[in-house]
Formats: sequence, structure tokens, C-alpha cells
Amino acid sequence: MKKFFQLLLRNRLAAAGGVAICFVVILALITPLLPLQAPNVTNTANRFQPVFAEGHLLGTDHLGRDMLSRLLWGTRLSLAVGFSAAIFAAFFGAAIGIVAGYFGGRTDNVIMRGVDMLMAFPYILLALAIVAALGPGLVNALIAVAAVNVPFFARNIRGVTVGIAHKEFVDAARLAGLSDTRIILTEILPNVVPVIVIAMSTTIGWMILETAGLSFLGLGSQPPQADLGSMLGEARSALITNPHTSVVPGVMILIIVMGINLLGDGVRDALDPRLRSGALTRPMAATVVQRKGAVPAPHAGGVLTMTDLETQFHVGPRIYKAVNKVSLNVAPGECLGVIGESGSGKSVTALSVMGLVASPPGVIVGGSIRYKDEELIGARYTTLRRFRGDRVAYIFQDPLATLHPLYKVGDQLVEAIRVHHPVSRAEAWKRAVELLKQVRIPNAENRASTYPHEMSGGMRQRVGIAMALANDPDVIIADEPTTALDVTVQAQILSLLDDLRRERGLAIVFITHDFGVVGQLCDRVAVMYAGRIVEEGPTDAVLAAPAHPYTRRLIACVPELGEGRRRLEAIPGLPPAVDRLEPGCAFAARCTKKEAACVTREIELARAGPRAVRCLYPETDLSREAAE
Ligand SMILES: Nc1ncnc2c1ncn2[C@@H]1O[C@H](COP(=O)(O)OP(=O)(O)OP(=O)(O)O)[C@@H](O)[C@H]1O
Repeated sequence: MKKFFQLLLRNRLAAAGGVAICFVVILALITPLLPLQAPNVTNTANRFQPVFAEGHLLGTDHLGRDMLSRLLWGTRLSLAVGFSAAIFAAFFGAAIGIVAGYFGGRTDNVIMRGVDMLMAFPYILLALAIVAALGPGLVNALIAVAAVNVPFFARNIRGVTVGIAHKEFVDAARLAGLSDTRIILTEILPNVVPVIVIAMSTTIGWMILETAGLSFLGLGSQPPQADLGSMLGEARSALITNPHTSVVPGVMILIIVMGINLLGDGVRDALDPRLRSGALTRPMAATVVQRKGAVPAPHAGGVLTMTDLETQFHVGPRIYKAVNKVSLNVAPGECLGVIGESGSGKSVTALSVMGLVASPPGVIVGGSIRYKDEELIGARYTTLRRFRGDRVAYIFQDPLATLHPLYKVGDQLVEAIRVHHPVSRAEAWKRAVELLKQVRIPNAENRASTYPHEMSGGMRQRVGIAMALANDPDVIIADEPTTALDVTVQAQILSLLDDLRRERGLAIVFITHDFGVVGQLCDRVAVMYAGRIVEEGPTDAVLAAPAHPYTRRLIACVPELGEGRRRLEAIPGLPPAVDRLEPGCAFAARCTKKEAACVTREIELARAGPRAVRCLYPETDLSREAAE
């Protein structure tokens, strides 16, 4: 709740709207306590007194009634009717939407066709028809305004409910034997409440306007009772001669509706969890760079070289050191594996290369990333765009999330090609089909015309690889591309990537959790823990004699076929949170070889020949191994 208010106040327009609305609501609440004149007592001798007239701060109307008193009593009434109408509409609309969305099928059809019929009428005509049927009066105006807004809520909430009703947690509740009512109340409702609140906050102003409209037409509040709409209606004939009688209620309506709308927009933004971690802004086109020191010289050669890369997330007062002085390099035709537990910083390292870490909250605070001889950290956005997808391409874990669901896969490949190369559509289509063949998609000509949802997971991942290959890049960064696939398809994809790098001299950075995959594909491996590289070296050497205790434990977690009796050793405990890192080795708390020296000072990555380890008491003596 505190976070919600902080975010709301950070949005200045929303805060201004909130202040205006609070002021008006407080005034309306204390109206009976204020020393005001009676709002309905007429005094025709005193009619049309101007603003600031003696005894009448806002003047008098055509019957000599005090405008200030009528304005405050009228505001009270208009707010009460507007809020009540919004609550009624939200309650009935949400109930209808939830029932239709949850039960689906015929129930949904019958309810939603009824809602469609209501929506087919122009809403003001519908409201007029309802008031005409019920008779003029404020309560009937309230019923009419609430009724015409019920379909809006029903449609919105039904849409959200349909999306939730078949989620795994709802299925789990069904399997647990919960009744439909219980599921709706405990599983569905908490997920739709934010949407109801947002819809309400953005429609209350609208409902106040509609009620004022009906009163303006004489169908809402009846004389002598004042609300803002009826005050405007009565002042209509004196609009030119005594404009203050219209301006006073008009300005109040403006303040209320503007205030509620601004506040409503702010509430909607503050309730959106995606905006919580950053400011209320869209992510920037490239990761923000706030490098403090000088650009370090590259530590090694290669087509892609990262040296002392530091990427952090700045969330309020917290700093998450997701990537902490990471140095990696990959040569043409080489495959570098990056391995580590979930949250160790592998993806953030990969995304930093092309400035794809979302800012806010991501910030690159130090280091160097070189593609051949070109420095990428701090490079202009046009340079990064030129390289993205063309020289350095990505393959992500979930191709369904990265492929556009509404375009055929061939068209998406055509787009990827034409973004970087000025070729005709027909030519790009031919190349797209060729790419699909290269990634061994059978019947590629026809498959190019299918949509992503018509393909299996393995096929889609091949399309993802084809997309990465579209512009013949020099480097492919593959972020767990086989984790979601079954072992047969996984093996096919791995051998495909292996062939491609041998045929084309591609450099591959392969991010994975799985040492089995590293052993199959990678020439070298870097092990990450809590944002740091803890070990690096040729895959065979690391697998045969791991130097860091963490690497040894990770390898021990991999089951091997035919070794059924070997005990798999899980690593106890969890990786540390990267916003509260203690000095020294981050693995110390889980390490069986921990000594006092491990947690007193920073431990350097000690290099010996092709291998490196960040440990004071390594499992293998790398200097001796290098000397041999
Ligand atoms: N938007 C964010 N705000 C704060 N911290 C973040 C954000 N995104 C990532 N992190 C943190 O950065 C660290 C590194 O995350 P990253 O996604 O790189 O891990 P990973 O090793 O790729 O994990 P996985 O294997 O699960 O994909 C994690 O500790 C994560 O909590």
C-alpha cells in the first residue's frame, strides 16, 4: 500500500488530480457544518447578484438563491450520485462478466448477447428511455446511468476472466475439489479486482457527467433541489446576460471530472506491477549507461569480448548487482557455454551485449563490450540497431513468446531480412524458405505459410534459430534455447547448432543450466554464481577436474545414464540475493570447504593457462595443471 501511494505521488498530474478531488470531497462532506444560507430559499428581489456581492460570495441565481450554497449542496449530490452509480455498475457488471467468463459456453453466449444488445443502443438514448419509463428523478437517473454502464464493466471483466479461468492455478483449485463459488471468490476475484478498480477510477468522472447531463435535461434532480447538472440547466437562459450562473457549476464539473480522470490514470499506472520496478516510463531503446571509471582495455581477443562488465538494477534505494565485473570472450567458430543456477546473471549478461536490458531499472555501470573492434557500451542507438539481429543475433527460450502470433512465420523471417537488407519481398521469401530448410523443417515451402501456433515447440524453436540466422550473423547468443524441449528434439537442435557453427564459422554463446548440454556442444565453459564468473576453462578440462567447489557440486547434480547407483548431491541452500552481497566468496555460505579467509576480502579470478578459478582453496591446482 505504501509503495502504491509512493508511485501515485511520483506521478505529478495524478497527485494534482488527487489533491483537487480530496479538496472537493472534503468540502462536500462538511457542507452541512458550514455557515451557508439555505440553498432553496428564493428572494426574487435579489436575483442575479454578481460574484463577490455582499453576503453572496458567488452571487445569486435567477430566483435570488445563494450560488455558493447551491454549488456546495449540488456538488455533494452530484458526487454521491456519480459514486453510487459507479459502484452499482461495477458490482453488477463485474458479477455478470465473471459468471459469463468463468462458465463460458452457452451461459457466456446468452449473457454476452444480452450485453451486446444493450450496447447496440446509443447509451444516452438508453438512459433517456430508462428515465422515461421510471419517471424523472435523481434516483431514477442514478439507475439509468448505472444500467447503461453495466455492459462496459461486464465486457471488460469477462475478457479478463476468460484469460484467468483456464490458468493452471484455477485448474489446480478445481482438482482440489473446490466449488465453483469458492473458486470464483478465492481464485478469480482477487485477480480481477485491480481491473475493476481501474475501470471504476476511469469511469466515475464519466458517470458524474452523464448524471449532470440527465439533470440538465430536467430528468434528474427536480426543483428546487440542486445538483450541478440542474444548476447548469436553469442557468441556460441567462448564459449571455449573467454568465456567472453557468460558469460556477461548469467550473466545478470541470474540476471534478479532470481531477477524477487524472487520479484514475495515476491509479491505473500505480497498480500495474510492471511499472513498479521502474519509474512510470516506457523502457528506453537501449540500456542506460552510467560508467564511472575509464573504459577497460579488452582482456582477450575474439569476435565478442566483454571485459569487467557490470550491470545493475536500480530499484528505489536498492541496487541489484546482477552482473559483477564479468569478463568473457568468444572467437569465430567457437562455442562458449555460460552455466549457473537460476538468478546467477546469465541472461542479464547476454542482454547487456546489445543494450537490451530494460532501463529503468537496468543500468550498465562499468566495463567494456567489444564486437570486433567496436565498443558497444555507450555506442549510439543507431549503431546498436545496425548490429542487433544482423551481426549479433539472439535465440530465446520460449519462441512462442518471441514470434508474433498473428503473422505467418515466413512473413516474420521476411521482415527480419528486410530490416537489414534492401531486397525485394519475393527474394526475401525465397531466402526465408531456404533458411527453414537449413534448420531442417520438412516441407519448408508450405511451412513458411503457417502461423506459430500451428507448429510444435521444436519446430518453433527451429524457426527461432532460422530467424537468428536470417542475416548471417557472426555471433549467436542462445539463452536456454532447449530447456523447454524434450530430449530428442533437444539433441536435434544441439546438433543443428553445432553443424551451423562449423559450416559458417559462427561464434555461439550458449546459456544453460545443464552441464550435459555444455559437454555436448561447448568448447569452453564459464560458470557464473551471484553475478560473477567463478570458473572458466576448456569444457573437457573443467568436466574432468573442476576447480571451484561450486562447479564440482553442479557437475555432481547431473544424472548419468548407466550410473543409477551414484548418489546425486543437491546443493543445500540458495544463491544469495544480489542486492545484499557479503564481502568475499558469494558461495561461502553453501561451501563445505569454507575458511575464515573466504569471507574477509574480495577473491580474484586467478588465471593459469586456459583455465581460471575464483577460489582460495580450489579442488584442482590449476598452476600445477598448467605447468604439466
Ligand atoms: N527487473 C529487475 N529488477 C531487479 N532485479 C532483477 C531484474 N531482472 C533481473 N533481476 C535480478 O538479476 C539477477 C540475474 O538475473 P538473470 O535473469 O540474468 O538470471 P539467470 O541466471 O539468467 O536466471 P535464469 O536461468 O532463471 O534465466 C537475478 O538475481 C534477478 O533477480
